[in-house]
Amino acid sequence: MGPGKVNEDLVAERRKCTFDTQELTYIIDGGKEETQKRHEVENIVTSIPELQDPIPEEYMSHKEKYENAVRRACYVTKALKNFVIENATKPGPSNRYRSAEAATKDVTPMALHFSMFLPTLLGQASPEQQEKWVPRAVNMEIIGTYAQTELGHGTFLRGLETTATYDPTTEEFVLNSPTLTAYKWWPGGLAHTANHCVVVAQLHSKGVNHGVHPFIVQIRDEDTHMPLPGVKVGEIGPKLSFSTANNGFLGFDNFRVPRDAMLMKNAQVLKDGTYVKSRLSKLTYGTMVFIRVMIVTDMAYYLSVGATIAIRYSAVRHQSKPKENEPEPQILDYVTQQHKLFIALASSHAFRVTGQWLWTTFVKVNKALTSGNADTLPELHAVACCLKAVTTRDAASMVEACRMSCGGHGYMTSSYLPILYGITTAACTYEGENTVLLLQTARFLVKAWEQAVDRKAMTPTVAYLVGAGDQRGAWSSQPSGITRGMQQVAAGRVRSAVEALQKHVKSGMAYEDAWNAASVQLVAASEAHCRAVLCEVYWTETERLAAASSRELGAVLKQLAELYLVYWALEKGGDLLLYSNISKTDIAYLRDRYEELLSLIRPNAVGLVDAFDIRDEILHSTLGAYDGRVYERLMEEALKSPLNAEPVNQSFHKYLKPFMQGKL
Ligand SMILES: CCCCCCCCCCCCCCCCCCCCCC(=O)SCCNC(=O)CCNC(=O)[C@H](O)C(C)(C)COP(=O)(O)OP(=O)(O)OC[C@H]1O[C@@H](n2cnc3c(N)ncnc32)[C@H](O)[C@@H]1OP(=O)(O)O
Ligand SMILES: Cc1cc2nc3c(=O)[nH]c(=O)nc-3n(C[C@H](O)[C@H](O)[C@H](O)COP(=O)(O)OP(=O)(O)OC[C@H]3O[C@@H](n4cnc5c(N)ncnc54)[C@H](O)[C@@H]3O)c2cc1C
Repeated sequence: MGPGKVNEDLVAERRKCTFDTQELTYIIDGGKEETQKRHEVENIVTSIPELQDPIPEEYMSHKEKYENAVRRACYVTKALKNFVIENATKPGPSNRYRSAEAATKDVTPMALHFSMFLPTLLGQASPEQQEKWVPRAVNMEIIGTYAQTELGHGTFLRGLETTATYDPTTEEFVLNSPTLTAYKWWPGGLAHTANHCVVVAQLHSKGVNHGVHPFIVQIRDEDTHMPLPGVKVGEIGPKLSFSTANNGFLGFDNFRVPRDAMLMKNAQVLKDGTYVKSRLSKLTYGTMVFIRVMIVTDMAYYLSVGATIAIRYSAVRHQSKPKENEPEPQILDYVTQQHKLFIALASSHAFRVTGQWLWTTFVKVNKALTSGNADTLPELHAVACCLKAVTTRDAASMVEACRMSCGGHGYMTSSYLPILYGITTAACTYEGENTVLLLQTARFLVKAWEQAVDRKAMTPTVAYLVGAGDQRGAWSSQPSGITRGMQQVAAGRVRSAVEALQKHVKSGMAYEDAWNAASVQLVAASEAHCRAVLCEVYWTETERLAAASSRELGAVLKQLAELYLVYWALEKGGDLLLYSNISKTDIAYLRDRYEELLSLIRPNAVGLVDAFDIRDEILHSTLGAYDGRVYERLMEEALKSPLNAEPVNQSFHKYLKPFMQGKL
């Protein structure tokens, strides 16, 4: 669509904004220089002429969508080669990559190459193996994926059935899929894109099963791309979303790979088949911890997309006439609409800030691991698990709220919100199903509670548990008071879950059965712990950011963070009444304050989403474009429907007419 006049409601909204949106953009990107680099990437991506689609992706067949996505991915990756080479071996949260990734509407078939294949090589391969594989992967001479999940097992990794049996006579591993349920199932890009993959398999040597280990395996000929003999590979079919991610299946029929296919940074198999144990078995799960950490920032990004679309649309859309003599208000003026949307806005900031904090923690723990100290790994695993689970669940439900808040038009694919929902809800399952991950955190919390009761020294994220059961502190509705209250709720929930567990054990149940019986409470305890972490990290970091910002922006940042705290305090009002000293009067105060915060944020709502600085080409939305020409875009997209190419469809003559005339 050519340039047009900006919708006048949006012009007025932008005039109302009380702070400099660019100042906030720099904060979101992590500094002015990062914003500039992101713009460079976006300028490159959006000026690739080959990215014009022949017809809108939605009207393509499943096969055409894939072929189109490969075409786009190749041109984008080629254009960004310098950035890829510069940054591929320096993983970390960055908006630059998000922007490039967003050049495809749905998930690119190369996502797993960058997000898991390369990080696994960097984290699990020995220095010699890295020398062999990393340059080829970075230069994209080979394309890889991460093949762990099987048809029969995704969660229970110890239950995986693919075997890698060492044969010392040829110094090879024999990969085999002994059953149908042993087939790898789900890996992105596996079906027709990747020619290599990391395969996670049960390692057998000298007749002993040493558990699951990663292997780098070539599955297709590098020239013809034909599957190698002994490899059965294909696509798993259409899904709720991820329609262009090319998720695949993979089976092995006694397929041989050299000994050095096993990624040997941690455990090794020597030439004679001797198994050398890793100093810490859970290091094999390292890539998953890394991705869970990254997902928190991904969710911040997806929420910024959802909020941008829904808030701009709500500023443009007018509906109903509460006062007969006045014009129809913008739907953004309805407080219920603000209630649906401003929490998505605030959560995007909360997740970005917490994602950065988690990344810093991850880097520290990995540094310690390199020097042989694994003491902080359990805490990292626990906090990464619950943050992955809670941020993905919140992002999915808030993106869905954004979609619903756009009424009928939010249901249109051209709004982008249905695709965005498909992408965010997938994150509730991939990289560890959310309930399962919350139960992992619960394991840690149960132990932490026992230590807290003994008043032993506690690691930072659970330090609040010490003495938590003894006395309820005075309630304060100030942000730091709410944070303390959320910690009291978490401590109360952990205590109740531990008591339930102990009660079941005392009644004679096996520990595993008692765990299952108490698991609803254990999951609730994990969630409460996670909310306490989110509230504390977000508020503490906001105070720092606000102090370093202009007065105008500082005030807005604090309003958003306070809105987040008050929202969750009200959501968890029942728990606060149970576990803290909050009173009915305090709850009434919080309700008033919440409404006040909504009205304080209202004039800056459009400015706040403008500050996310998401270009129209990346937003892919008829409802959320910068100029707000919503109706023109909706009609223009509708007219692209192939059904509109002819006034009468052939089905009329074939079926409708004979049917209506009783001649069918
Ligand atoms: C165009 C190009 C442009 C260029 C730019 C392009 C850029 C591209 C950028 C990217 C774009 C993105 C777009 C979207 C892409 C979507 C990607 C989708 C990816 C999705 C991938 C996946 O989906 S991939 C599979 C993940 N699949 C799991 O996630 C399995 C979960 N399942 C488990 O993870 C375990 O199975 C489970 C449950 C822990 C039990 O494991 P288990 O049975 O062995 O362990 P137990 O429960 O017995 O626990 C024994 C003790 O180990 C402790 N422990 C357990 N794990 C630990 C750990 N990791 N670290 C430390 N400790 C750990 C535990 O806490 C216990 O500790 P304790 O004993 O002290 O209590
Ligand atoms: C879009 C998408 C992309 C993916 N990409 C990849 C990829 O690239 N590579 C890859 O290897 N995998 C990939 N996966 C697979 C993904 O990692 C698994 O689906 C995920 O780990 C969940 O495992 P599952 O499917 O076996 O679920 P299940 O474990 O079967 O879960 C089903 C239900 O059982 C419950 N449950 C299971 N175990 C327990 C327990 N111990 N306690 C309580 N409840 C339990 C769960 O909570 C859930 O409600 C992808 C999945 C999706 C959806």
